[in-house]
Amino acid sequence: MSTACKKLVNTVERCVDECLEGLVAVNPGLRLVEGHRVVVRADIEDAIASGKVSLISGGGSGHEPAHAGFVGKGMLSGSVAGAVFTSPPPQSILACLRAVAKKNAGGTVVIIKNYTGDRINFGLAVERAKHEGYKCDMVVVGEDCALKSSDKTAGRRGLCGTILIEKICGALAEEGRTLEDIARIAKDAVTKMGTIGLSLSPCTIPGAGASFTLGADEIELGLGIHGEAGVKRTKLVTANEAVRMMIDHMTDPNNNSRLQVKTGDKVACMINNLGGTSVLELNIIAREAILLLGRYHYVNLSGTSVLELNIIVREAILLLGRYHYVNLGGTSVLELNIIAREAILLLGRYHYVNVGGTSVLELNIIVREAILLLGRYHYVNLGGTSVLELNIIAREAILLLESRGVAVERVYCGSFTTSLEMAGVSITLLHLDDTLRNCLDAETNAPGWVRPYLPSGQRTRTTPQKMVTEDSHNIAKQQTVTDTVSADMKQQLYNMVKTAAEQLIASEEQLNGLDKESGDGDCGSTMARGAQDILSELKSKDNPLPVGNPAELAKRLGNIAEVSMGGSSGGLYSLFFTTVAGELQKEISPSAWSSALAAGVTTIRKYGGADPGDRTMLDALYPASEELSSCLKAKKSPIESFKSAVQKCEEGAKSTATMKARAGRSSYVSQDRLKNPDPGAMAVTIWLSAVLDILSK
Ligand SMILES: Nc1ncnc2c1ncn2[C@@H]1O[C@H](COP(=O)(O)OP(=O)(O)O)[C@@H](O)[C@H]1O
Ligand SMILES: O=C[C@H](O)COP(=O)(O)O
Ligand SMILES: [Mg+2]
Ligand SMILES: [Mn+2]
Repeated sequence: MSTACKKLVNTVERCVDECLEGLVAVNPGLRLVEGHRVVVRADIEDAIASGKVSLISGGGSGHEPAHAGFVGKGMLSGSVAGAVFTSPPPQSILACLRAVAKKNAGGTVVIIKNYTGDRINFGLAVERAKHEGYKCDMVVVGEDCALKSSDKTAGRRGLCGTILIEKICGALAEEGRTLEDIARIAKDAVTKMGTIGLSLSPCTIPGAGASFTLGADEIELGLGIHGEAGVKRTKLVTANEAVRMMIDHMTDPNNNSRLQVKTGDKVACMINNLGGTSVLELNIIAREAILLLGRYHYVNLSGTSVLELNIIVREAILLLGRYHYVNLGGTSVLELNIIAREAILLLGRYHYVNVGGTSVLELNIIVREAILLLGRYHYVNLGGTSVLELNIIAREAILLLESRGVAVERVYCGSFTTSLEMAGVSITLLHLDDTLRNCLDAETNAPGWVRPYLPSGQRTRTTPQKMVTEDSHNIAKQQTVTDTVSADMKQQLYNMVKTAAEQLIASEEQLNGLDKESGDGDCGSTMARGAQDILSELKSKDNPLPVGNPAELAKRLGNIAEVSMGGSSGGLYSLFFTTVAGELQKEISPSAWSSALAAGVTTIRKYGGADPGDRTMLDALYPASEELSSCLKAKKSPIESFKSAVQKCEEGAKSTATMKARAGRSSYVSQDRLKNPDPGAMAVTIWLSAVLDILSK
């Protein structure tokens, strides 16, 4: 493991699997579906039998506790995880849908964040599920307030607000509401929500370096949760100024993705740790946000200076914060405002005349209570170690202790005593007897106590069980495929597939580097993952890729893209090869290859919504396809035509360096920061040139 990426994992390939195994080991209310990165409620059979609507969510990993950590009664029925920052493959999403739905009458709501990869992969799975007779609807969350301009982009990104939607849908499902009701309320809630991020440091994908660099005294506003660039960099400011910057940006009338907030509005405010913020800072940010938002509620009382007013407002809000929560909405705005006024007057009077009726001691206690009370509802409590690593450590500790014959009866995993944002862990062991065990199991309201999720009535941790479903064993069916091409061409196709895959594997770092600038840094790994599987299936003894039958070959390549890649590339290549396969069934001739390529390009445009010129892989594929077709029409030789097409492909890919991005992740990055070509377009030149190399031999 490179030192550029200092993390507590075993291997990059297995880190997500081991994280999920750790999560399930610590939480007996969860089950892993064997063969997939799918987590479901342990009591899923009962939940299905109840006929209530089931809920699933998912996406790339690296956002823990999202989403597997929100599986449980009252929230999700199941979750699907992809590789880090990479949307999961449709096959796993389908496995999750089948595991939580079993065609129950209620149906399933699928909640996703608005990313191209997730839209395509979850979209494909939902379409398949509908064909199979499942009832489902998809809620796409896009609530990012970062982007000010109205230029064409991939749409607002889904961020932490997704967890609020999961909670809302979970409560509605538990109440027995219908799929239609839940989807409608959730879609409406998405429009009433906004999120803005602020970062002090980059994140690091396991196995790769930092996603971007930020000066020691710099902060970045409006970044994404995959290390995507934000909208503005500034010098480090105070917590107070930072919160003002965030909320001002979020509510700015000139911001096209703003959330309007006005006096009298009631809001829930979620302060989310992006992973390495200390709890000390988190509480300060919570306080600042409450104070700032509270200002919207109160008007100046004549004769009071702004300074005094701010002090009073702060005290009143802290005090009232408690009433808000105790009253739980039963108090009208009118009454609340009267109470606010009374409290301000009361507190203000003490301040001005210095009577000291409320002691500093009491005030501090109230402040503390208010923060604790608010904190309990709002915080995602993380430390400087990612939750991904924490779960892996939990799994390792359990495995090791159990291998030594120690019964691990209770496991707690979370942030309990931090060292600010230090990346690191400690392990504590306590010998248990009945008294101590009962004490640990006793209920507490303390916000810091992270309790494993146990289904009602269950008191003990059981060895994690994996659930085997019919989707657990996805063995490609062996078929006898008849060759439709000559032995020479068969050998040539074998060489093409092999060289293209090898070249993609060799370019992993280069493509990841390009994707760090314009996206989330995983394009090379996603392509390499697919290429590895292509190589192993090419050389497989039992069921090798049918290189003698181009249509069947394209079908299998599409299947590999679907099963093992994930991300936008996985979904788009799977659609591409599936279309190509259909076209190649008709005939095998230079013009048939050319029409197949053109049809594949059309499918990418149809499902991805991008056009040539939008700075995507299409800017390499489309000119290549056009050139191939026009050269063949002009009666150039197939080899010359292909050479010319590859040249156009390379020129097209290079030209993306100066293009404005209007699709995919790069559409969020400001143009002055996009200096290199698009990774997806470069990937196309790599495999297409490899094909040309073999063809020219
Ligand atoms: N809507 C789209 N249509 C065509 N290609 C797209 C689209 N969105 C993204 N891409 C391509 O996908 C590449 C990124 O691939 P990948 O890293 O797998 O995606 P992500 O991590 O954003 O899911 C981009 O460089 C771009 O070429
Ligand atoms: O975490 C990542 C998202 O869930 C999916 O992103 P993607 O478009 O990169 O696959
Ligand atoms: Mg990705
Ligand atoms: Mn990417």
